[in-house]
Parts: sequence; structure tokens; C-alpha cells
Amino acid sequence: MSILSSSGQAPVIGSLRLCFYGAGSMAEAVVRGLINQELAEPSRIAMFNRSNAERLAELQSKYNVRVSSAPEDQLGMLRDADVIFLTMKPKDAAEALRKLGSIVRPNQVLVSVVAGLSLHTMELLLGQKMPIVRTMPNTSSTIGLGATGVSFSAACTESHRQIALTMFEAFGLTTVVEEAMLDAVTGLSGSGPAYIYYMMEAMMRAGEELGLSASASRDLTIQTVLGAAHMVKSTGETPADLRRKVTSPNGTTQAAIETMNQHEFTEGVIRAIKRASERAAEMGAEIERSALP
Ligand SMILES: NC(=O)C1=CN([C@@H]2O[C@H](COP(=O)(O)OP(=O)(O)OC[C@H]3O[C@@H](n4cnc5c(N)ncnc54)[C@H](O)[C@@H]3O)[C@@H](O)[C@H]2O)C=CC1
Ligand SMILES: O=C(O)[C@@H]1CCC=N1
Repeated sequence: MSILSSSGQAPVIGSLRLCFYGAGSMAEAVVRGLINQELAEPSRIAMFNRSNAERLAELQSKYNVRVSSAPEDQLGMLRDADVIFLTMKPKDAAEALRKLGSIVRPNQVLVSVVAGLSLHTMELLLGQKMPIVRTMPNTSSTIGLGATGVSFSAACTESHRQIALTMFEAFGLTTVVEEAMLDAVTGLSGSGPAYIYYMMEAMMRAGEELGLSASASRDLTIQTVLGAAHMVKSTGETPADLRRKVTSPNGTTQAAIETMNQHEFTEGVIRAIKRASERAAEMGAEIERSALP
């Protein structure tokens, strides 16, 4: 079916055929999010990867989606799709886009999650302009708590925008940003879950080193992170104000934060996020160089 109904309205997402070109962590996060939110029928979702048949079998058994290791089937999946998701690593994206250039039809829409890869580079590699949605989601989409930045190519109609936003909003928060801001989104929320996991790893280790059992340390850490995020969201207070309420003068928290400051905690986190954003731009530039004649 066409992306646009005869009335020009976006059809319900459930009637669209979706193909995931790349079947790794991010593809699974989006698929699971779409299925959990009952936005997509598993039978209308096709997925394939480069060569890992075991991984495809796992995805099929978990989600009941269509998978195939046969190149001719994969070509059919791409041709039949209304929405093609580009869900491979940046290093593999140029080859995939060159291949897609001779396959895609004008009424298809491409949704990329590839870090750094610009709309312009995608058009260069495809050899044509088409509706492209460049996104930067994160893996928390899996449980409906994703955070996604989105930009649209000039060829996107209101209908394409609605389709993309409906999908990403169904499993989390979605922010439409200027394309130039997507590398910042990558550094902040695309990679962001890993920073929190890293912090949690350190907290759990500290709990254990202080003598708590592994399970007590894990449970207390999880609840602390969950509670802190909910406090910021539900009270509307700033993290700085909430932090001050925990920090008694000359108490334990002050001692901890002074120790963190000795290790330049804030500067380290800011530098890390800026470096991630810079790295996204570098990866995008590498792909763009490979796209130039
Ligand atoms: N993992 C994350 O937290 C996030 C990842 N992203 C982006 O998502 C993209 C995918 O990342 P992951 O899912 O983590 O990677 P992954 O390594 O888990 O999955 C990549 C998939 O692409 C497939 N692939 C590679 N070349 C292919 C080809 N020529 N034909 C068919 N399939 C091919 C691989 O077989 C694999 O299934 C990346 O571009 C990354 O920048 C974006 C936001 C968050
Ligand atoms: O580490 C990466 O390059 C990808 C992009 C955002 C999260 N993971």
C-alpha cells in the first residue's frame, strides 16, 4: 500500500509494511516498542541482517516477525516495505544506501537511526532525493521510555512526519530538532543510557566493596536511580535544588560530592557528552567522504 491514503491522510501505522535493514540492538528496541504499543502487526515487520541466521531466528521466535537470510527475499522485503528502517552501524551504511538507490520507490520513506549520517549524505549515496526521517533514538524505546530526536528531509510530507512521530512517540519522548542538533542529541540521549548504566555499575561496585550483598547493592542502586529520575520529573524541581535537599551541611552527601568534585565529575561528564557529539560528526564526515566521487 502507499504511505498516503487517497484522502492524503496518514494511514494507521498498523497497515504499513516495515522493513528493518539491520537487526541489531536498535532495530530490536524499535520493533519491541512498536509491538508492545500495538502499533505494528508482527506479520508486517520484516528484518534481516548481514549474516547472522541465529540472531534472526531469535528475533522471529521472540516477536513473530518475518526474517530471511536469503538475498532475494531481503530484496523483496525492501521492495515491499512502506517504511525502510536503516538500522546498521555507520560503517555499513554507505554500502546499504548505494544498494537502496536502485531499489527504493518514490512512495517509500526511509527512517535512519544511524549516528552522524546526514540527510545530505544519505541523498548522495541513494543518488536521489526521497522522504527521509533522520532520527536519534535510544535503547530505552524497548520499554516505552525512549528519547528520540528527529529531523526530516525536504521531501517529507506532513503525512511522512506524522507516521514517524506517531511511531517514535508511541515508545517515548520525541523532539523535532534542526538537523544540525542531532549530533548533540546523540551525545546526550542517544548514548546517554550508557552513562547512567556506567554510574550504576560504579554504585553497585561501591556497595559491594562496603560489604553489601550483590543483590542488595543492585536493588538499592536501581531504586535510587529510578526514584531520582521520577523526583526530577514529578516535582518539577531542578536537579540542583533536589541535590541540595539531600545534602546536609557537613554531612555524608557533601563529603561524597566534594570527593566527586576532586575527580572533576561535572567537567568529566560535560566533556564526555561533547566528545560523543563530536564523534557523531566525525563518523558522519567519514561516511560523507566515502559518498563523494
Ligand atoms: N545501540 C544504541 O544504543 C543506538 C544505536 N544507534 C544507531 O543504530 C545503528 C545500529 O546500532 P546497533 O543496533 O547498536 O548495532 P548492531 O551492531 O547491534 O546491529 C547492526 C545490524 O546491522 C546489520 N548489518 C550490517 N551491515 C549490513 C548489511 N550490509 N546488510 C544487512 N544488515 C547489515 C548487522 O548484521 C546487525 O544486525 C547504528 O548506526 C547506531 O549509530 C542509535 C541510537 C542508539
Ligand atoms: O555508540 C554509538 O555509536 C551509538 C550511537 C548512539 C548510541 N550508540
